[in-house]
Amino acid sequence: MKWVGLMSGTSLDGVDAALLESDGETLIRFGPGLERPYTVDERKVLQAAVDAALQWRWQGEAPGVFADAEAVLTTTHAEAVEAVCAKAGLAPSELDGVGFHGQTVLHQAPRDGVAGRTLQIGDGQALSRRLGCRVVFDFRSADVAAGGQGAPLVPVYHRALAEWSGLERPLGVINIGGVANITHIAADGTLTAFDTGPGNGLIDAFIEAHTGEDMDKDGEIAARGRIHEAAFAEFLSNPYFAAPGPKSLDRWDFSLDAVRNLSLEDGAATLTGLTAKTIALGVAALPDAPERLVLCGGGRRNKTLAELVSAATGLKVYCAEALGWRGDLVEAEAFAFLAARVMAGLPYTWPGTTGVATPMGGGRVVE
Ligand SMILES: Nc1ncnc2c1ncn2[C@@H]1O[C@H](COP(=O)(O)OP(=O)(O)OP(=O)(O)O)[C@@H](O)[C@H]1O
Ligand SMILES: CC(=O)N[C@H]1[C@@H]2OC[C@@H](O2)[C@@H](O)[C@@H]1O[C@H](C)C(=O)O
Repeated sequence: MKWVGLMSGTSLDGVDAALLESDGETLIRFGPGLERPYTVDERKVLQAAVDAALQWRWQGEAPGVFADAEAVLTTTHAEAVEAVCAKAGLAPSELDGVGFHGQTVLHQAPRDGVAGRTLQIGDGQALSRRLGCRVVFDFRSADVAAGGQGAPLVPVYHRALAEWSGLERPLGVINIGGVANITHIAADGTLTAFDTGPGNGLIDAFIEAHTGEDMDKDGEIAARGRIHEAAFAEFLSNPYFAAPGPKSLDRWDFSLDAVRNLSLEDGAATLTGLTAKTIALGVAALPDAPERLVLCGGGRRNKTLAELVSAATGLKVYCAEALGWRGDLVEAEAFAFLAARVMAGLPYTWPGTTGVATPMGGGRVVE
């Protein structure tokens, strides 16, 4: 029951990899975990694939750059697995397998009766050949084909983690990645989940455009700025935020237009406030108020954001590490857990998490 989970997120910072011992229901042991950062050149190829996908939108031939990006994904993800296995004193062939999320290049949520579509590039066959072990991949397609949102998928793992930590229910877990998503675990374990809105994605893009840096480290720039009410209201007028869940987003669903003319500090403050406000709107839409919120994903390190989330929700906010979780590795661990669930024939999406009619599994397996 040894799995390595792999996640490459919308920030394109690198491959997160983690070893997890689990049968897909209980967490038995956490193994080593790490991030294998992308080089500048690797990141350029992946960004080119995302940019090409946004132009393509499933019209006509798939962009040729997808093949180049998949080759980068195979090499980088194999290196990440080999590095984790080396730390664990294992060969990849000794694993039960690898859970390979791949790289999301396009996500179109179902809307007004039009089925959704999602695309995570990543060649599971090539990765399996390179590693000499089983690979489970393409986790989202079955749910979307069944009319679901295809995201978020980590909620079932958040519940397993909360059980492992013995946390009181109801509990809220917020992942702050490029996009932010919330998981609600009710007293009886029922899961409710959806994407709340932008996470770090808009903040990172704004900072990068103004300073060349790739983030607002510790939220220091936003702390020096002021929320610009007009821009804030313009963002919040997007009907997505008032819509009930289940709902999901593409990282590129929002633009920076409303903050383009603001100062570095005020733009950062406005975008950070937007992430906090839309998380609070998500919490307010939950079936019952959670006792506390756990923050995971890289955005939990943004002190200004964490403070704003606590102020906007009026809830106690815990950083994942305060509960013994590995905040940067939760998503990678989740794909190890999901791979174990696929092999055990267990569901990983529900009506309350993606809107599918009945609980369902999915995934493709290469032996
Ligand atoms: N010290 C920090 N201060 C502020 N922000 C931080 C800090 N460390 C990380 N971050 C933010 O976290 C991001 C990386 O987090 P993460 O890896 O969860 O994003 P992601 O991979 O895009 O996630 P997802 O796949 O869920 O979109 C960075 O791009 C940055 O915005
Ligand atoms: C289509 C896609 O890749 N969505 C991501 C994105 O990043 C965060 C949020 O939006 C989440 O819904 C999802 O990833 C996490 C791993 C999930 O499926 O739970």
